[in-house]
Amino acid sequence: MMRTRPLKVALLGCGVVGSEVARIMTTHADDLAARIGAPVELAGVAVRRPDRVREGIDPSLITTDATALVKRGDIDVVIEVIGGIEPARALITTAFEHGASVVSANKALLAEDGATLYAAAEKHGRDLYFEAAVAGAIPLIRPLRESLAGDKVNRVVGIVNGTTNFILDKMDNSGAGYSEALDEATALGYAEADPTADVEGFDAAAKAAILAGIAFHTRVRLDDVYREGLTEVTSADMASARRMGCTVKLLAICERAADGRSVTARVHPAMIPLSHPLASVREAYNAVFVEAEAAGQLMFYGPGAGGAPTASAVLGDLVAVCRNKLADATGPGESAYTQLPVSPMGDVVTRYHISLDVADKPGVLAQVATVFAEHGVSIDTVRQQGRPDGGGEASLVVVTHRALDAALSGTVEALRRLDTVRGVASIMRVEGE
Ligand SMILES: NC(=O)C1=CN([C@@H]2O[C@H](COP(=O)(O)OP(=O)(O)OC[C@H]3O[C@@H](n4cnc5c(N)ncnc54)[C@H](O)[C@@H]3O)[C@@H](O)[C@H]2O)C=CC1
Ligand SMILES: N[C@@H](CC=O)C(=O)O
Ligand code: NA
Repeated sequence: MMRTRPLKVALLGCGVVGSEVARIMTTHADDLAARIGAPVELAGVAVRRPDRVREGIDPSLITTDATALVKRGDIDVVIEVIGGIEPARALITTAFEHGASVVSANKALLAEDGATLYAAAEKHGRDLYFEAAVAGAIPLIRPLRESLAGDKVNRVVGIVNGTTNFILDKMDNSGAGYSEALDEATALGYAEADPTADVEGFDAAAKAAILAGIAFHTRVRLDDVYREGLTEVTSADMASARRMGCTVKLLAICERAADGRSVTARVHPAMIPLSHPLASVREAYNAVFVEAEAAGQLMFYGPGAGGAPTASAVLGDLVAVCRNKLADATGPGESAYTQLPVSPMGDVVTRYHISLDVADKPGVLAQVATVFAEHGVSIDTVRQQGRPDGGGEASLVVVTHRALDAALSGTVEALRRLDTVRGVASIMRVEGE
């Protein structure tokens, strides 16, 4: 039976995501009420710029005092789509203290200090839901926290940042320049308020921390995640990838160690074969593979960024927490019981593509091969190419078999010390083979 008294929702932030949340709450009000079993009412919208015209939002709901809004006491659910660490963290914990459940899209905060948020939710018997925080519209958090709760996840790998995928796709397929592609991603509402978070890999690393924590039932923070962005990826790297039958993607990879005693989480550009399903993920789409012991391999794919797709995930969470509230129940909280440590990047085993500028003279190839062998890194292929401009130099592209990241770093350091190696033009990991 439908409850007539509405559940009250406070919206914090009315930017790209918040404005879409407000729009869908209004246009789908009847369906949401039917699915929840009670009407949901937008009871206040906290913004920073109150003078801005916000179509479809009653101006009397607008406030610049987010703290007063979450302290009102009559709010059932707070939706936090401001982003950043503070004041978002203080607003969320205050919301719990005043009896509200929280839906958030804030991966930066969850990866920085999820433990504080989970603890506050548990202390006050409220829900913390954040489907929108990882891979936008794609249902991924709920499948990991609920559907796969009876299985053992060993690996999560995928593309989790829409902006960087959009940039790489444009550079690779339409020849667009880096800045032009980033500007377009920003205009489309994919990029973070500070797009450095996207291009330097912080956003994907935050998502990797959240995914690894949930998948392996341990606590993983942003600082635990090895991170490289795509600012160092050159058009020469992309061309080299093409020659190998590969493309370049920014991947997030979370793995349980073979002995099960630790985990790793990393974000970096990688070459993947064009035949790999992740290679065909275009524009701002995301795709994530989850490998679980009993389920096998699952693939999640869809829009990973943008106002409406992200709002879809927020509203799904809103329905869930409202249903919980009416049932006087709460959904899953933090599950970190395994307390598995996060191993450093040096422990990761993968393949590498290394591009060297070397002296074009006899014996150089043998010298380089010896350095690889001395560090226990086995070479798969080598391609040497004289420079068209001559000058006694050549490019040497080495692709390795699987090797320890620490051994590869040692190899590169030793190569840099060789007189015949003029420079290390690029090092990129090769995944998905
Ligand atoms: N845009 C996207 O595709 C996605 C965004 N997210 C996350 O959603 C959150 C919001 O992102 P966007 O809407 O894209 O950002 P945005 O920058 O468009 O919107 C944030 C809004 O919050 C307002 N704001 C900042 N401080 C405030 C305060 N103290 N009180 C009231 N309002 C305040 C800003 O003026 C701005 O309008 C972030 O955590 C972001 O990481 C998550 C998934 C996808
Ligand atoms: N900036 C993010 C937005 C969604 O999380 C991205 O580009 O993926
Ligand atoms: Na999601």
